[in-house]
Amino acid sequence: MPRPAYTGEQIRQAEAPLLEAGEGDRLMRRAAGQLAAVCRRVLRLGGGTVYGRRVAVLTGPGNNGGDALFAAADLARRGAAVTLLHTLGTPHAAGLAAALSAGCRRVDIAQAPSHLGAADLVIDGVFGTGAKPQLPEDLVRLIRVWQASSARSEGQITVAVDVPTGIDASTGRSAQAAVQADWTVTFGGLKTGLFTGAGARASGRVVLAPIGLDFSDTVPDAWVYKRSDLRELVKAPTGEDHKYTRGVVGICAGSADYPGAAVLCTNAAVAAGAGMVRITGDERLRSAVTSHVPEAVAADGRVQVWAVGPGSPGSDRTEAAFSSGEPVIADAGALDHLPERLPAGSIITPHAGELERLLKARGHSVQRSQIEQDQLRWARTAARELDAVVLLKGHRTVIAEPDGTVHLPPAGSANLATAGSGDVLTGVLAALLAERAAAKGHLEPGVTAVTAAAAVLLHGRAGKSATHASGLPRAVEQAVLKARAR
Ligand SMILES: NC(=O)C1=CN([C@@H]2O[C@H](COP(=O)(O)OP(=O)(O)OC[C@H]3O[C@@H](n4cnc5c(N)ncnc54)[C@H](OP(=O)(O)O)[C@@H]3O)[C@@H](O)[C@H]2O)[C@@H](O)CC1
Ligand SMILES: Nc1ncnc2c1ncn2[C@@H]1O[C@H](COP(=O)(O)OP(=O)(O)O)[C@@H](O)[C@H]1O
Ligand SMILES: [K+]
Repeated sequence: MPRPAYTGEQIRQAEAPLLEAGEGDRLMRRAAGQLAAVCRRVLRLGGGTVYGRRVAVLTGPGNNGGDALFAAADLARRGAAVTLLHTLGTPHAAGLAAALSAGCRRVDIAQAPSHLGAADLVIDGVFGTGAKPQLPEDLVRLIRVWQASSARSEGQITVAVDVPTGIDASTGRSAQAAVQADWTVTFGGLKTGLFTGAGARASGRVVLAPIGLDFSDTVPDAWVYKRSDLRELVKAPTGEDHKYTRGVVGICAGSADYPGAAVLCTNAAVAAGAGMVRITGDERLRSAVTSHVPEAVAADGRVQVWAVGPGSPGSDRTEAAFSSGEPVIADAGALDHLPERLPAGSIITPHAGELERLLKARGHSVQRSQIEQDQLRWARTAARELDAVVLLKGHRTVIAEPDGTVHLPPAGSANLATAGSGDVLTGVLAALLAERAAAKGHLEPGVTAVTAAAAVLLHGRAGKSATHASGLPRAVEQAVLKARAR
């Protein structure tokens, strides 16, 4: 199931009672012990050893550096050749003493580039949750020179302590430069910023190291998904089911300029397992769709979720869907015709360019590039203002609820960067959402958002086995069957 993630501030609040109780040292030892264990594992990958390996440890002035220094001591005691590179301020005193007495060698920071280049393993302990946004210039230069260097030892691995330096733990934003880690060992709870924006690119594989923090009274800031979550998120029909209990989708898509959008969207809803898919539109459009998707129904009747807008500029049919009272998935053309209030359980699915237009129409001065750089902020802004779930599409897709909770599926296959693949996502989402609506009778934003994450996971997986949008529905069907079989 999805895992909760927290802001840096929430993590610090969860730490506070333990620090007040004098547990700070014990917490750091636990954190460092688990960090060292991951470093040892990483060094042993492919039959390697810890003994004799070159480890460079970058430290800053806070507890993040303390964690790194205690882990450095562990590695040195096991025979690694550990170099300490302190970047700024005063290093953590007890951590430094432990590292030096274990045999680590401190060298001047001016020599950092050659040590960083030659290391088998670099531990990034410069800043963690205490980071301020603007990095010192020397540090920016050092990170850039090291990470761009062609002299880096082959197979070098970087392990970030808690958060890669240069990444904001809460937002995933990076100011001028960020350490690009292969692994991030993060303490106490996952941080939202490791799974979105620059943070998702910089964190590599994230390992959660528990240190006994209590989040029972904390509402998670985000939910993080992994591919295997599909097993729990995709429901298999039971013997009791019939087509109406499995959800009826209504589709209002396609136009003379984009006739294929209606076919893609309908095909995808069918492939994702909708009980029935009704299509609307003029005679020509309907016969074009039914000739490609024979199970689509052109007759009017009850619909549990509407999918509106793919390849369609908005029409009376769009308005009828919005005023039906049933949840609506508003995509593409429908985004320019949103009503004052969307029906409960509805969701909008813009890409960054569409969200820019939508936000500008509501008085925000924001550019597409800003939205791409800070998906969380702008998806949340739109969800709050529209009081609806927002699915902001991209290489990584962000889903925001009106209360600010975000859902973060992993990146889908880049094969999806092709015209029409968004139309497929709308169809998949409509099928999954209609299934939930049929089962529950109504949709809360939380249910809509989790279902949207499931649709993104299915779509992302389908992208692996299709090169173009009309190949996606078949791949969606395969992914659904695989998830149901487990
Ligand atoms: N608390 C706990 O219980 C546990 C915490 N743990 C670990 O502690 C980490 C948090 O430690 P932390 O609070 O000391 O913050 P950290 O990230 O090391 O940096 C703070 C220092 O850096 C400085 N500084 C920051 N940004 C800067 C910038 N841009 N440019 C220049 N300076 C900058 C900042 O300066 P100041 O703001 O004071 O001016 C301050 O001196 C956490 O990520 C985890 O690894 C674990 O051991 C488990 C137990
Ligand atoms: N580089 C990429 N990596 C992963 N997914 C991508 C990438 N580019 C686009 N996508 C996904 O493909 C879909 C494209 O949707 P959209 O932009 O609406 O296209 P269209 O309108 O042509 O159907 C979205 O689901 C988006 O998340
Ligand atoms: K760090």
